[in-house]
Amino acid sequence: MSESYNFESYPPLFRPPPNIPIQESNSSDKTEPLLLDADIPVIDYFKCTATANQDVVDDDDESICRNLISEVYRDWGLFRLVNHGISVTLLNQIQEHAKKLFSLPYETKKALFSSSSTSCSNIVSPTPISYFWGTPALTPSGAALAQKKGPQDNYQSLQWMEGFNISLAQLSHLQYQDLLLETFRSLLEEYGKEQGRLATDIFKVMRSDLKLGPLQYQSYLSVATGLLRVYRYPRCFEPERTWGIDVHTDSSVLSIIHQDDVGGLQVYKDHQWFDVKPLSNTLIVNIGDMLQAMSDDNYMSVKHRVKVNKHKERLSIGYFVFPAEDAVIQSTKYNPFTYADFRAQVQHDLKTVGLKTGLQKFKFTTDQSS
Ligand SMILES: O=C(O)CCC(=O)C(=O)O
Ligand SMILES: [Fe+2]
Repeated sequence: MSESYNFESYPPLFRPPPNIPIQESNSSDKTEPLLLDADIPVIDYFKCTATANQDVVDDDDESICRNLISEVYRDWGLFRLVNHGISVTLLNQIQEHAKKLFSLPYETKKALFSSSSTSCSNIVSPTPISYFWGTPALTPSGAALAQKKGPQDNYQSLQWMEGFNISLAQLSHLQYQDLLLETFRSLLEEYGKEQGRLATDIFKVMRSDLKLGPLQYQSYLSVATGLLRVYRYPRCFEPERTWGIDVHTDSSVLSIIHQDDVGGLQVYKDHQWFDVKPLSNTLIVNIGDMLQAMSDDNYMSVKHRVKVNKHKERLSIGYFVFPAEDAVIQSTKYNPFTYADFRAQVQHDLKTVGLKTGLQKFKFTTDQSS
């Protein structure tokens, strides 16, 4: 059965030109190259963290788990998390509500979730929920960042997605009169707490591998900084000309992705791109740039991207967690810096060069001219 699509809900630049025949979603697209599915290592959350949370632990269990995570992070930069304890009902409800909200007319979404992009002071408090499209690069307030355009045409520099950016710290102060919005808000709040639990526990398992002292351990991962991004990747009529999200690494400590069954996420490993197969009820946990620096480059933030689809829309939800605002990251490979310094540098690079240089700018080098 073919789904009906509501192109009025797409940002105008994503709508198909009127003369293009619309292929239905069950037709096959022979032009899309197929990549190998990445055989991503699987970690059982419950087994791993139950040991880390007990007073009396079985040393063997704990070290097996820690070694597994650090080996996986060294080799892959990501793993698949199973047995994570988030209910399937919650995952399905979020997806269902997100679908409903994304299918509202584009103008309505813009009006409902406009971000306050201006601020009278230097302290920018993020809008609890903002709507964006065409780029995942946002200012701290949640508005799309104006980036320098590369040599490509407009079409190629557009990233084919729209999303809601959710600041978890602000979410509990918000209440909507509208039932759909209020239910979505409270589902996200619950999901955000669950993600905070997962990130905290995973970080705890890695603590000794990272050789963190008590202060660093407390400030290097701050659940108060947590963000959610709910994405819809609209159907794209010329998928070979653009990306849902172009190749990048995440700036976070950890990112946790839940994707629907459409597929499209790809990771780079050993000079090759792999598809990350959508498997229901599993989460993908990525290393971000902050964790790379904290680990003295023992773990590397993973390069990934999202492919667009000609026939189907794709939904995903990402959780991103960062160090505390004032935490100074000490590393043998980088000059000391805070996440705020890093974010400011990334925003500057995107505005001026159009590309994220990332950790390279913070690299410790005796030759300061390079
Ligand atoms: O949609 C996805 O699967 C990944 C999103 C992503 O990479 C990001 O938001 O940084
Ligand atoms: Fe990402």
